[in-house]
Amino acid sequence: MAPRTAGHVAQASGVRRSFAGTVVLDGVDLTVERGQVIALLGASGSGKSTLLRILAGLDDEATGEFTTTSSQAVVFQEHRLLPWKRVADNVALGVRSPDAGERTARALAEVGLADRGRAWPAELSGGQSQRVAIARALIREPELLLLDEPFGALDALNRLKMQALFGRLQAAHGFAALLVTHDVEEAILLADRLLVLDGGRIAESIDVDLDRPRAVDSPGFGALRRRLLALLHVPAGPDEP
Ligand SMILES: Nc1ncnc2c1ncn2[C@@H]1O[C@H](COP(=O)(O)OP(=O)(O)OP(=O)(O)O)[C@@H](O)[C@H]1O
Repeated sequence: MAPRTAGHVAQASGVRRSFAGTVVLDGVDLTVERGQVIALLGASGSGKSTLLRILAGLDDEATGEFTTTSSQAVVFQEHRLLPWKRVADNVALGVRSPDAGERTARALAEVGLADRGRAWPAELSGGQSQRVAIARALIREPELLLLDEPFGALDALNRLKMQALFGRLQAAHGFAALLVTHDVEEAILLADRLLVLDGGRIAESIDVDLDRPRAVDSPGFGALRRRLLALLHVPAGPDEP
């Protein structure tokens, strides 16, 4: 692995990955700056999860150059909590410092679950479970969060709440994030930059210059949404002006 360049928390150059002779990633170049939120979009099967797994160090067979900060945490679509551990013990897993208890309480409070530390994962809703998964990532104070469709399994209302929570946490902590998402609005609400993966490469990179906090009716939002949908070959919908 090459040494990490100052200012970058992840960098990839010429990353390639095939499965059984089928090329999925065909020379991906990517940089995530410190504190930058990048949304990674692309059609189903375009290789988004594969790229995230490579950056997370979960794929030994990719080629090319890639380096990420060791201060990173991953959040998946499924919460992946250990069912035999209470919520607080899931959050504190692997944290050895003497103030682990305080840090756990703080992380749970930050995701709105201050009073659920003694609950079992099976007692939580899907949205609450995903909040715990985020607390488990936050407690490590990562420089980089890698998120693979983190809100994809939630209902629409919960997804909106989680997007708002993510925005607040990112503003407060300043972590960088690579967010894999199918949700065009989520991408524009949260990201500094949008990357579209197509044909095994980053086919498009768009900087989102809208002021924060953003809303779907912010000026410029609709135009960016239409541009992104066109890049993803998705019709903008009958309600579009
Ligand atoms: N472990 C694996 N073995 C074989 N093929 C795989 C494996 N992992 C991914 N693939 C293939 O690589 C391609 C990209 O998969 P990947 O999950 O990265 O896509 P994606 O863009 O995240 O898709 P989605 O949006 O549907 O989650 C797919 O064709 C998939 O079948």
